[in-house]
Amino acid sequence: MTAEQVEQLEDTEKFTFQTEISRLMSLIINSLYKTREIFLRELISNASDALDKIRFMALTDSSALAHNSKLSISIAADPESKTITITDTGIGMTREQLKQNLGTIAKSGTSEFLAKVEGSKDGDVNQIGQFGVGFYSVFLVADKVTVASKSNDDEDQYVWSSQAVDDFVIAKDPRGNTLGRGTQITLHLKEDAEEFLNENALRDLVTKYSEFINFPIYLWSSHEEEVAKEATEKEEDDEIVEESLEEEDEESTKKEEEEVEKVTVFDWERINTQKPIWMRNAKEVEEDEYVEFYRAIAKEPSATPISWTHVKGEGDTEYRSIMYIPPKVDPNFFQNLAEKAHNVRLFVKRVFITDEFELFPKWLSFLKGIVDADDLPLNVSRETLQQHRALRTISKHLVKKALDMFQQLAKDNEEKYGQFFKEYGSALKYGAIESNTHRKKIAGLLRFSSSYDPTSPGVSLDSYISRMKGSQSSIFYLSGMSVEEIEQSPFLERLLARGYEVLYLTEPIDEMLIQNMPGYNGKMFANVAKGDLKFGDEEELDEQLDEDYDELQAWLKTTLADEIDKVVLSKRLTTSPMAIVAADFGLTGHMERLMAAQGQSNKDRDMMLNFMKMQKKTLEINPKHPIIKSLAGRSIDEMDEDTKELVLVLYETTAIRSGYPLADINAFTKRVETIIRKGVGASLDEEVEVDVEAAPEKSEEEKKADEAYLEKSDDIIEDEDAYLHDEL
Ligand SMILES: Nc1ncnc2c1ncn2[C@@H]1O[C@H](COP(=O)(O)OP(=O)(O)OP(=O)(O)O)[C@@H](O)[C@H]1O
Repeated sequence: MTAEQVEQLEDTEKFTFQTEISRLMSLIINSLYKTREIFLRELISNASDALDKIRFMALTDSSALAHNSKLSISIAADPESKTITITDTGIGMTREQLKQNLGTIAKSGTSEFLAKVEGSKDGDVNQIGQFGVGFYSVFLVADKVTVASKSNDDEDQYVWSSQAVDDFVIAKDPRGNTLGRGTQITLHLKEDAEEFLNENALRDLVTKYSEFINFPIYLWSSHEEEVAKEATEKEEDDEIVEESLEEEDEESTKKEEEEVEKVTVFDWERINTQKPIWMRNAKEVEEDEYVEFYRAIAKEPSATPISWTHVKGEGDTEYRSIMYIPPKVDPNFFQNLAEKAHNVRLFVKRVFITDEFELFPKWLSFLKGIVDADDLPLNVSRETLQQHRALRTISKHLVKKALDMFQQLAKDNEEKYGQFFKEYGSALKYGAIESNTHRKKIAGLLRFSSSYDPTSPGVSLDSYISRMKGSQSSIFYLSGMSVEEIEQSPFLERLLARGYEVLYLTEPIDEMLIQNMPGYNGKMFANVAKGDLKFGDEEELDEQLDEDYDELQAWLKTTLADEIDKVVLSKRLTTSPMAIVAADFGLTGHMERLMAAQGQSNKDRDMMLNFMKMQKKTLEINPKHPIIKSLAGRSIDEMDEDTKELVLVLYETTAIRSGYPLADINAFTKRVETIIRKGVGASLDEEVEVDVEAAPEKSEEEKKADEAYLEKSDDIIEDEDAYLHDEL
């Protein structure tokens, strides 16, 4: 039926497309996107989803298949009417569902998809399926589309039709219930899309898009058959034979040939015959096939997964699974952790059950793939599924398999592993925090930047340990906002000068990671910005030196009493005069900044934070630095107000370099200004002469113009109020 015919029907009702859908349709209709064939992929995928739904329903409701027990998809092209028709015996749609699903309720992905396509140069429509608006891709090739559908929940079959971007119509199908159950979509092809009527081209496309569909797909196709000639033609032949009896011998073979003729016969041809890829032996599946399968299930048509694992679980629980590492982490991975991921499809004995379940712990929920379990009952309800013993066993097994896959990747292909870690490193760290069972294995998979190789985050804890110095018992690390910032830190000076390696932790999650993972393979982590740093081969500071600095240490302690509670001679510094070190239970400068950036207040956290902030810091001074030497050379009497001011400035700049926010920026800038005044010989107490003209008052005209404007905007606000009331 065409849209015009549907429009003429008596009970036809017209609806306007939801605005965003209308925009989407005009965008698709006018798109210059070349790979228009994807409409077929979307329609086959929708048909397969509809079949999955009715098959799932039939597991618990035996009457679900009463009107049509066949579960299949059939596709036919008709060159005469220039149409392609796709029919499925799936769940179908009621009149209301036709109205809502195909036009009035925009999916949440619609605007996202619009923005993506409108914003890109070539308007890549290919990803349409990811946004839940795949149906509308029909408008790439068709200008009129009719959908007939029959659901078990509606007595009648209805027909939906549209030939414009603004509206569509729905009517009771005058042909009656021709489908039994399911949906039939007829595309009236645009003139420039008639290439899709070509049978061979269509067969190639259907083959391409039906490979991973678990229902039979049939194509209405022609083949040549030899049949006996029609009676009339045969009689004529007989006459000829009679007339030329003498030629009988030589003609006899020809006669036999002529009695049959080749005719074109149409029939349904089954296109997809392969068993599901996960049921095949992994050795027999080609790499390309795995990639294509990923593209089909993830609806990412041109993506290539980083790696995959094909598992056959035997023994207690029999199942098959293929799990993929997607090429890119979902940018909202951490924000969406509270929600179900929908990344894994669960089948029970080849029947699709659901993708709304949790197979993996949150930190692994980025994996995409399928599981087909033999030991779950087919009629398992979605509610009890999660608690099922077999599913829990599969889940445990697959977590191990996933970790094996990561380990193998790290071993076989460093570059790919780097790509994987860049995308999923934070997720793994989260795993090391969350999972007591797998912490050690995950820790082995982590990679960091370090002073050994600051440019790439490729240092594993094992490789760090292999480079540790004699008697070094700790894994040294320092956190900061970036490698560049960390590299400037005074805390590194002595360690690096002595050849120790320091891990550079730049991600916010790193601090939490170390708190939850105090050591690795018997080596503890040591924050080089905190506490009393132990190298393992302590250089004893000479006692005399200690005595020489006693007085200065005491004076500094009193002068800076609000900030610090200890002054020690540093083992960390070589070139800087001093550094501020957090107490073991205190906050490093980096942590203070991180906590401040977290915003949202939380009572328990705030109490803990305050406790940590209140832990006073230690000031380390470098006995070899000229400034410290000179200060130590003075007697207490020589420590006048000027010296105190200078030491305060020195302390404040040290705080900045040690990563702490300044407590009083104004006081700091004032001190610096005083030093500069002294340096350039300016008076210390001369104030700046303020000599400026006051801004002019408003003229009478300007006042009037402003009043007029204000009155006008009051009217607008009143109008809007009235409008809002109307709306309500
Ligand atoms: N053949 C069909 N049988 C039953 N319902 C269908 C069929 N095709 C589409 N629908 C309904 O129309 C809705 C919209 O389809 P559309 O293709 O735009 O989005 P989707 O199927 O949800 O997502 P995707 O774009 O990923 O396929 C579907 O969610 C489904 O409810």
